[in-house]
Amino acid sequence: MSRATDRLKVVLNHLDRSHGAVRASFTSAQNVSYHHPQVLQYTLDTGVLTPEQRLAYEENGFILIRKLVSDQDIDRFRKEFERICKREVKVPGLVVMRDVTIAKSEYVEGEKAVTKLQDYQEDPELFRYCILPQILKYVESFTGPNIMAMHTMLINKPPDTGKKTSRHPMHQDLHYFPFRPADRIVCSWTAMEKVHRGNGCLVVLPGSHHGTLLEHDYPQWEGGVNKMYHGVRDYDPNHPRVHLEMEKGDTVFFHPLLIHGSGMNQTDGFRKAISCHYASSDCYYIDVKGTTQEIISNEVKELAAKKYGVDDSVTFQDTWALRGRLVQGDRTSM
Ligand SMILES: CC(C)CC(=O)SCCNC(=O)CCNC(=O)[C@H](O)C(C)(C)COP(=O)(O)OP(=O)(O)OC[C@H]1O[C@@H](n2cnc3c(N)ncnc32)[C@H](O)[C@@H]1OP(=O)(O)O
Ligand SMILES: Nc1ncnc2c1ncn2[C@@H]1O[C@H](COP(=O)(O)OP(=O)(O)OP(=O)(O)O)[C@@H](O)[C@H]1O
Ligand SMILES: O=C(O)CCC(=O)C(=O)O
Ligand SMILES: [Fe+2]
Ligand SMILES: [Mg+2]
Repeated sequence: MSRATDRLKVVLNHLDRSHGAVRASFTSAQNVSYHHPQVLQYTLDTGVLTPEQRLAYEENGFILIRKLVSDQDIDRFRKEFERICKREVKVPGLVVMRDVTIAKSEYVEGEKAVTKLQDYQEDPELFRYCILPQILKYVESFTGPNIMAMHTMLINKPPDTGKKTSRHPMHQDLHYFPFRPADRIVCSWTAMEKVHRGNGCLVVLPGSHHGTLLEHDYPQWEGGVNKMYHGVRDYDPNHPRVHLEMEKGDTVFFHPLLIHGSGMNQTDGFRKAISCHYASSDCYYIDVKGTTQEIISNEVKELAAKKYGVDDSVTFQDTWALRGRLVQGDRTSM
């Protein structure tokens, strides 16, 4: 156990001592953190996370909450997904992505062709996920009270075609985001059915959020790789990995610097999850020119130009400001 962890435990014991004395112990915790500014950097005191949960997120960069979303809600998301795949509804701005090997072979109809929906913010039925009170309650512990839903996805990981393209390479989500600070951004990812090693659950490197944003590019995979699935160029292959096996409705909240990916889907079912990346609306946009994010920014601008028929006056930042939706509090900056 590191010294930093020992200090955190001291602080959290103060916080936990008694409900009646929360205020007083918070003052004493602040006195401690005055000498150690790094204490409780990643979470906020909103009274939702227990001291143990705060400690776990600070240390690991993720926290798993079991059964946070009801079966009824998930069944509704699934129905809406099926309607979209059957083209019964048209959603403005929605990106329907096909697995690279399926897209490059014969045409397959319906949901069997779809690997991911991205930017569902204009679909009220799916967007219900992003405003579920029990999700926002947790999100506020990371972002604070002003909350934007920045990025929305429904992932339908297909059975692998044998080319291993159903994998998602290890990456940090912050690579895609031109806004900061990273600690006020969080991803909420909910399993829509049982996810396990066999169907390609999330794989995380606990504690990797303590590091910096790393260089990403396309992995050198023989069977090909999906568009924009960049991976961390070099990460420590000896870093401990955790496979997040989850039941329907279980939800993981994770930090945008946490290195994560997902394995092959070796079953014949489509592994479904729904997610939203939230940021504090007090965050600010950054210029990524000359940084490791410049390559992805150019790739996104190129796609946006094709999709919306706009010229390159639309910036990488604009593509995010257009998609972001306020879900709680005030839109102060983003
Ligand atoms: C934190 C978070 C942001 C992390 C992430 O989500 S990482 C992944 C981010 N993913 C994305 O942003 C989705 C990007 N995908 C897209 O924009 C679209 O699906 C496109 C790749 C542009 C394809 O859309 P669209 O043009 O409508 O599809 P088409 O069927 O007409 O195909 C056009 C050409 O693209 C190819 N294609 C389609 N899907 C993929 C794919 N998954 N990977 C690689 N290539 C693909 C397709 O074969 C076709 O190529 P050609 O026949 O022109 O050579
Ligand atoms: N050669 C590789 N280079 C980069 N990332 C990889 C490579 N192989 C696997 N990964 C990534 O590691 C994570 C785990 O994938 P993997 O397919 O090894 O799953 P797994 O659950 O560990 O299964 P298995 O038990 O078969 O190893 C995924 O994010 C995957 O994309
Ligand atoms: O559901 C998955 O496989 C992970 C997706 C993911 O990490 C992402 O799109 O950023
Ligand atoms: Fe991710
Ligand atoms: Mg493996």
